[in-house]
Amino acid sequence: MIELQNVTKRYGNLVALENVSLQLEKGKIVGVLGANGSGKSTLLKLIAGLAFPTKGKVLVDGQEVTRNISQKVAYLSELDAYYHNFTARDMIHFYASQFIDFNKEKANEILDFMQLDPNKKLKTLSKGSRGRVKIALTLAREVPVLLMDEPLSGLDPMVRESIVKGLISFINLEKQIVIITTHEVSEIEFLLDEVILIRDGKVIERALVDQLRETNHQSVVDWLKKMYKGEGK
Ligand SMILES: Nc1ncnc2c1ncn2[C@@H]1O[C@H](COP(=O)(O)OP(=O)(O)OP(=O)(O)O)[C@@H](O)[C@H]1O
Repeated sequence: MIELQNVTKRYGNLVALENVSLQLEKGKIVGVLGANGSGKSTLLKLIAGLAFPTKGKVLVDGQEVTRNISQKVAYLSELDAYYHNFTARDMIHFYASQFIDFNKEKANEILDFMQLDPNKKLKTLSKGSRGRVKIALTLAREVPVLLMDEPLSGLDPMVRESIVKGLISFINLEKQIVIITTHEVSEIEFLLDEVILIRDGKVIERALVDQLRETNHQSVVDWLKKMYKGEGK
């Protein structure tokens, strides 16, 4: 359902992604891992139609990605870029006005689960609470593709744990694929079906998490450490 065909993305002279080919099917939670600047956010932006390949093609459900892909793709930005005088309730109304797939009841349910007061202005919330509002707004979109760029950044470990546990109940894996970039691998790994490792703009490895556990008896964190040490497969 998501396909990258020989995709290269340059920003001026800088090559952010180089000749990446990938196919990802729905029904999975996929973790995109890699060091700072390796190209993870760029990959998500290309799928979200927020950036376009310099070379190659990105397809969602067989259609080449354009800006209109936002009808099929929900994207949680790593930036904290909401209108700070809005409350979470205002944001829910705004999202509902922008996206026909937005489920207001679900958004309220998630805010409730996250113990957030929908009537507080975003500027009065802590960074962690604003992060949770972002997660709620993204998960409340009933679209086939959910992209979450560093959803746990800025959240303290206790909050992260409860959110990660709750995430799964708000995702419909019969209809959706979720792609998450994160540096918080150990906290999120039990959620993940598959991991993709990016280094210097290239996909250098891909693995099914169950297979790592069952066949290789290793966690994603162990696997990552090996990859970083250059021990390969
Ligand atoms: N709009 C842009 N203009 C110029 N360079 C950019 C732009 N966006 C990203 N880059 C560069 O492209 C490279 C890949 O960036 P990207 O944000 O995709 O990495 P990342 O793996 O998500 O990093 P991080 O883990 O720090 O968020 C980096 O060198 C970054 O500086």
